[in-house]
Amino acid sequence: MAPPPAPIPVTVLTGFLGAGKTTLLNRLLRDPALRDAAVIVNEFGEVGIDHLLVERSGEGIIELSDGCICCTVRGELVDTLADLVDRMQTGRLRALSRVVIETTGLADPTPILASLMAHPALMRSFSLAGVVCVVDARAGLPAVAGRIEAERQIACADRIVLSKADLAAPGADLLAFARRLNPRAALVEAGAATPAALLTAGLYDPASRTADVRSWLDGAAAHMGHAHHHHAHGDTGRVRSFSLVEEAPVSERAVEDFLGLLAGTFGDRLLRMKAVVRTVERPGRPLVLHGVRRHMHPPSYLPEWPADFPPQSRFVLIGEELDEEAVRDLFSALSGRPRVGAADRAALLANPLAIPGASFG
Ligand SMILES: Nc1nc2c(ncn2[C@@H]2O[C@H](COP(=O)(O)OP(=O)(O)OP(=O)(O)O)[C@@H](O)[C@H]2O)c(=O)[nH]1
Repeated sequence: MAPPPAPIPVTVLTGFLGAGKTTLLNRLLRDPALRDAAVIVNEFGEVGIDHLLVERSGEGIIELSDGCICCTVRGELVDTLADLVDRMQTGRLRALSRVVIETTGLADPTPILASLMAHPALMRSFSLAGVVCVVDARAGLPAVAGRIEAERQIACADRIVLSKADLAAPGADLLAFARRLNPRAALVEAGAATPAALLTAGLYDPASRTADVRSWLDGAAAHMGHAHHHHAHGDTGRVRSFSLVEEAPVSERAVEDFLGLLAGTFGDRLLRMKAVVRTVERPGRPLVLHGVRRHMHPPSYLPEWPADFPPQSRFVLIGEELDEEAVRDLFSALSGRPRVGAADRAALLANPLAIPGASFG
């Protein structure tokens, strides 16, 4: 009999909302070292757009249903991994070299780690091979300090990747914060974040963690099977998410105005904005928008609408104390169809507080 196959390394990719997880993942997936990797993504928000943003077609991407990966989706994650083993054993799936799990920006990763480690059958086929945490250098300390999920993401990492250092040098306060939470993880700038630098952490060893991380892992293991967890996430507390869908094409100008007003009205209370837009100018290509707090990233068009994705605009917004009705009013005014009783486009744009949005150049 052939010896059992070596366990497949599983890497958990985490980091707060908009830090640059998917961007890093896309870059890693272009490396031949990850050709036979499977990717499991999970997103927060009612309308799934993440699978459109991960640049890999077909069976390599597995999208878990909506919800927070650390709670509602945890059973689904275990089932998904078990299913991968089953498909490999029956020859329906090529042998995988690695599995990468991208968590949502709002997930505490410790329950995920605990549930994998507590699953002996699964751990015969897979080995936990490290946690990579992306930290946004431009958003800096205010984006992560005092947020329990963000702090846990940093604390349990083997590698901390500093993203957006090309836009803003990481502040000394952010670096000191990361060091205090996690004295041992290597800090890597996004530009140097190759598979060799990130994926060679070796086995995830709880014993080598800080006392805090060990106690969270133990706490998470003790809570497994219970419906309720003591940490805050999702639509609990002040962070909530909602989405807007629009069938009719929207002009680039309206998009620009909308983003400017969003940033001007909500500022840093808008933690994350992600959208694909069907524009009047190029209806055949999805326009992708990203916002993180008050910053908008440059918009870009994808080559075409994927066959499995309806050609319509979808915005996902995640924020603190965001007024959903106010956002909908802004959007409908700018898309040229003001809702009854809402201000129209001219009135909104006369707002002296409005900040110019992302420009199409
Ligand atoms: N200039 C620059 N932009 C970056 C970098 N990393 C990510 N971005 C941009 O930041 C925005 C958000 O990046 P994503 O990779 O979608 O972030 P994410 O962590 O996957 O976001 P969520 O899954 O929604 O939490 C996008 O517009 C990226 O192009 C970087 O190192 N430099």
